[in-house]
Amino acid sequence: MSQTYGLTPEELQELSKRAAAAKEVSYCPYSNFRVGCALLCEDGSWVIGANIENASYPVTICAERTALVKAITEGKKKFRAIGVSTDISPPASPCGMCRQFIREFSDDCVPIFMYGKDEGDCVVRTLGEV
Ligand SMILES: O=c1ccn([C@H]2C[C@H](O)[C@@H](CO)O2)c(=O)[nH]1
Ligand SMILES: [Zn+2]
Repeated sequence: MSQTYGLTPEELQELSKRAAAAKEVSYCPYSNFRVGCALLCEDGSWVIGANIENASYPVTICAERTALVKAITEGKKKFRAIGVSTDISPPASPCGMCRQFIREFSDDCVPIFMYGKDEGDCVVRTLGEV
């Protein structure tokens, strides 16, 4: 990965590890598509989220919004980086609703690290680019 967006090697490793681990708590019996999200908050703390589906499919909440709602209700409203992990290659990017939700709390420069099924399968784009 060429661009690190100011994250240390330890933070980069932690971001991918936590985003991948978050997939374990995904609730996705309808799509079987696991998504995990990890947020590196401005204060250096971490928050994770996963997609939580519903029998009424539009009621489903994406991993990114799960993580953001958790963070914001813990008083964390600024983020240094967002990691999103799926089991596909190339990695998937956040949907339009999630991009809009992220934009409320981050500027266009926040980096989104997208991880796919293989080790080292990573694409990074700023919110403004995805
Ligand atoms: O940005 C996105 C897009 C989709 N999903 C989830 C919702 C649903 O559970 C599954 C398939 O769309 O992926 C996310 O978690 N994040
Ligand atoms: Zn989404």
